[in-house]
Amino acid sequence: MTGFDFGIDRLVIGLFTGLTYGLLAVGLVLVYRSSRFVNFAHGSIGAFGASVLALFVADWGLPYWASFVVAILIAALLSGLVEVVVVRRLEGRPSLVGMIATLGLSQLILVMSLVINSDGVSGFTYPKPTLLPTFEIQSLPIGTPYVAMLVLAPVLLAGLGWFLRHHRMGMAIRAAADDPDIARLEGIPARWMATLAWTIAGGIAAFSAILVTPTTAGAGMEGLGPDLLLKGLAGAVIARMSSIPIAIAASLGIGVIEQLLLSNPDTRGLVTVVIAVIIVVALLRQPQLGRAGQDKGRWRRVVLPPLPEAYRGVRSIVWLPRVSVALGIAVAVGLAYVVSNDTASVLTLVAGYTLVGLSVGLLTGVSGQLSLGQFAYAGIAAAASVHVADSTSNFLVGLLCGVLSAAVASALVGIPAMRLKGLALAVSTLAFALATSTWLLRQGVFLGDGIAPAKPTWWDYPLEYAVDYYLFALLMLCIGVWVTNNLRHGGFGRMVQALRDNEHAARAFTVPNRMRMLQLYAVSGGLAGLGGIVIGHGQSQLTVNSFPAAASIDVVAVTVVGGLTVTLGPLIGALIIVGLPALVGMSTVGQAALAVAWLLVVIFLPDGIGGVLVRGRDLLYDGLARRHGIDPLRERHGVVDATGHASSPLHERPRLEGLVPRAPAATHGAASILTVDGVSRRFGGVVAVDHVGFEVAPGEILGVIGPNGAGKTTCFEIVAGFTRPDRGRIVFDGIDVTSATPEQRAREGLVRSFQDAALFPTLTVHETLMVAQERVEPTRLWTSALGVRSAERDKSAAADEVLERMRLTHYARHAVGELSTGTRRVVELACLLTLEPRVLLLDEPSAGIAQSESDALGDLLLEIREELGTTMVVIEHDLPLLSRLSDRMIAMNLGRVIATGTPDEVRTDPAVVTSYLGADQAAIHRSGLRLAQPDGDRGPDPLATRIQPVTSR
Ligand SMILES: Nc1ncnc2c1ncn2[C@@H]1O[C@H](COP(=O)(O)OP(=O)(O)OP(=O)(O)O)[C@@H](O)[C@H]1O
Repeated sequence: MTGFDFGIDRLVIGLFTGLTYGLLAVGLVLVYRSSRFVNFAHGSIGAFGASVLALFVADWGLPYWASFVVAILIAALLSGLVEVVVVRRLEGRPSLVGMIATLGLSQLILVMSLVINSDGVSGFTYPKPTLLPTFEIQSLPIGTPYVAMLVLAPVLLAGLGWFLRHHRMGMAIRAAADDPDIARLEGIPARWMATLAWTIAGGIAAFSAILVTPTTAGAGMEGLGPDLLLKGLAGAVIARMSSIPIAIAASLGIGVIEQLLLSNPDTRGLVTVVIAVIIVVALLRQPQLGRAGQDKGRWRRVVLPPLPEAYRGVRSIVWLPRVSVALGIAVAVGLAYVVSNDTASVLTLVAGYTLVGLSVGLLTGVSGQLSLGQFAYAGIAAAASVHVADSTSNFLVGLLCGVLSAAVASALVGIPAMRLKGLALAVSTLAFALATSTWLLRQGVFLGDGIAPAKPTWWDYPLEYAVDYYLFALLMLCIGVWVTNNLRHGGFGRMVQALRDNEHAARAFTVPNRMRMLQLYAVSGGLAGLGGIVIGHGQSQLTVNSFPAAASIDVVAVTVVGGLTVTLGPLIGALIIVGLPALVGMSTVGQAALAVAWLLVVIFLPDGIGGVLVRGRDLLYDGLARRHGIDPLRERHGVVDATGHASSPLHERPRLEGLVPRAPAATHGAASILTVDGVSRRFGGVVAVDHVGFEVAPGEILGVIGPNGAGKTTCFEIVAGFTRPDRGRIVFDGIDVTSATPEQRAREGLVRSFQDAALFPTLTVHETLMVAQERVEPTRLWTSALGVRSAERDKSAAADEVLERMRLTHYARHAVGELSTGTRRVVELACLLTLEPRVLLLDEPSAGIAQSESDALGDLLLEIREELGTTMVVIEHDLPLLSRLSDRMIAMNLGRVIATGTPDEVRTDPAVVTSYLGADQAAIHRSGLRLAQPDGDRGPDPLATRIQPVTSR
């Protein structure tokens, strides 16, 4: 191969670096499997171990190998301690919070390392392993650190592999990582196994750092920089965050590929790009990884619920926020006239970070997805803006092009991650951030070796001085905050939050998930781009160093510390994390204090500092309201008196007439409005649905029964479009909809409910009803961004009306997650009616509700058919209820339709009875049940009660 110079010396270096990446990958995998997040403190823990060794050997003169073992043990203990003291406290919170905590920890541990290794022993002065031979390969000296790594690392990894596979404790670690609940049932202390996994990972990190530090010429102790992190993650992702041997093999390959690329001057800069491509390809080949990384932690509400209506009558509550905003802006503008240019530069940087942080707040706060690459978009926007402003001599055109280019880049990067979510977006955006800063921005069309940005002008007055430019930054910040606030509190934010809470339910409500995600990526990219433009044009020389990949990680911390749930959170975070150290100059102690404060905020203040301020504001408003005779508890939570509405809304006879237009009968003249034609679906070896076919006539109610696992829900999933059939067709009102998405089907009027009726736990009932109106009036991004309120007002009024008619008004301000199952089911029904369905697919509508409610539910469903003409297919285990509802019934077992006919015919069908009881005739006999006799003597109806599936033993 021309240009590549690859000899045995490069191979040795490749294997050495590959082994270090492999050790890193193993540490990341161990922690990820136990705690489900990427540990950013992994590198710092290694650096800490390396500092301890430097202290023992260089300062105290202790023997190398004894110190080696003890230093590794100390780092391992520190890592275990981190799990016990920090990680455990975050249980049940989104895994993102764990990552952020380890970012703070990383800073703290690094500061501790610097204190221990106060002489700064590193690079070639760092102690090397003793008692080992050295030699040369093709004039490359192979020192003792290389020998130790190449000899000891395989031994360590083989030992670890044996331990995890064959030792009781190792097996317990794996069992606890796979499923902590099952492990606990088997008597394994799952929590302590996680601690053990962290401890081992910490030891591995120290082992690697101690042997790598003497080979890195002059490099200081550093934590897990994004570059090294990415290389470790590449191996870990290829190994699906689970297989240790694959992680090592992949890392060795990456080490060798890296050396190969470095050996050719033409490809030297492409290392990160190649690794980024490897990562994205690896991710796309394993969508289950993305899903595994999806956050199961408890989400918090994205925006605090709007102020109660009654508060709007209190003048001080109406004026206070307006006055505060005006005062805040006045002070910020006033600063320009009193601060020095240096301070103004820092404030500009704070504004830039805040804008990038707003994009994180939108992406991570509202949609729950972590991006570690927002500064890449900032860099792209700054470069585009500077070039376009230069060539057109128009700053505004440059600015708009910059924002647009960042929006496009962000949407493009989001596309592959869209299917995967969870860890996938974090990893691919980190890869993109590094590829951008090490290669893309270095290209001549972007920043090359550096460009001089033009300054904006204000009526011909160029904003050259930092104090003047700061005013421009402030203006951009105000625009960014305004738009973000509109998006978060308007229809767009509500929809994205619904997608985050429950994507399937949102899609069943016609929310097009992909299009909305794409819009979200674009908007957040655009905001980050605006931040980049503010930072970029503020500098005299713009280089790639202006947008380091590490800043993308810092800005996440900025946003979390400030508060993900508060629009202005990033401003608070940026003032503390970016502004404060730059303005007052931080000593080591100061940095440590800041890192500790950061950790404390992440652990103890789930809504960040902004959340505390908002709670303070709410207390103040409540106090003001009380002085006007308003009861805050009642207004905020809709608490009613004992005689009020404690009973189920089902008992209060909802009013349906004229609620929505009556569903037309089949518009294509067909006798059936829904045809399921020979549909089959298998999952691995299980045939869930096997050649199922049935028809539903307009206005009919078709009941579906069958024991657990019969394939009823899978059949519904196929009809509603959530699962693709392997074979067969779905025809809705004469049109083949087999390849239509769930949201397209719902838009046509084929609407489903879910067995758990989970809806959107963090939205209020009123907001949920507004999401359901997406079918009739889809939210537009632009009107939402510009805060146009007319559509929102209409939706709100319509939601109020539906709530009133369904007797749900008293729950309007309750979060859906707080409701009883029965009430949640009524809310779900209210939403489904809002969608104006023609065919309703109801999956166990009576599950989890009391018997008395179940009767009322039956009345309601019949009334819906009566008043609105809705066709229904109902899966139900409550046979009396279903018999009352259904015109016809089908029974399923083992994926097949085994009986069809009137309710009476089906529930006395011998095959149906046997399917519920198992095929054991003796069991049927023993149970005293009798099947329908030819002479009509039915005996006690075997299925006349709520069916509890019986397993034959
Ligand atoms: N996504 C999936 N992956 C693997 N197997 C699945 C999947 N979905 C369903 N199955 C299997 O298909 C079979 C049918 O399940 P399904 O949920 O459709 O039954 P059901 O009749 O709705 O049962 P239930 O009354 O308990 O809801 C079961 O054996 C189930 O384990």
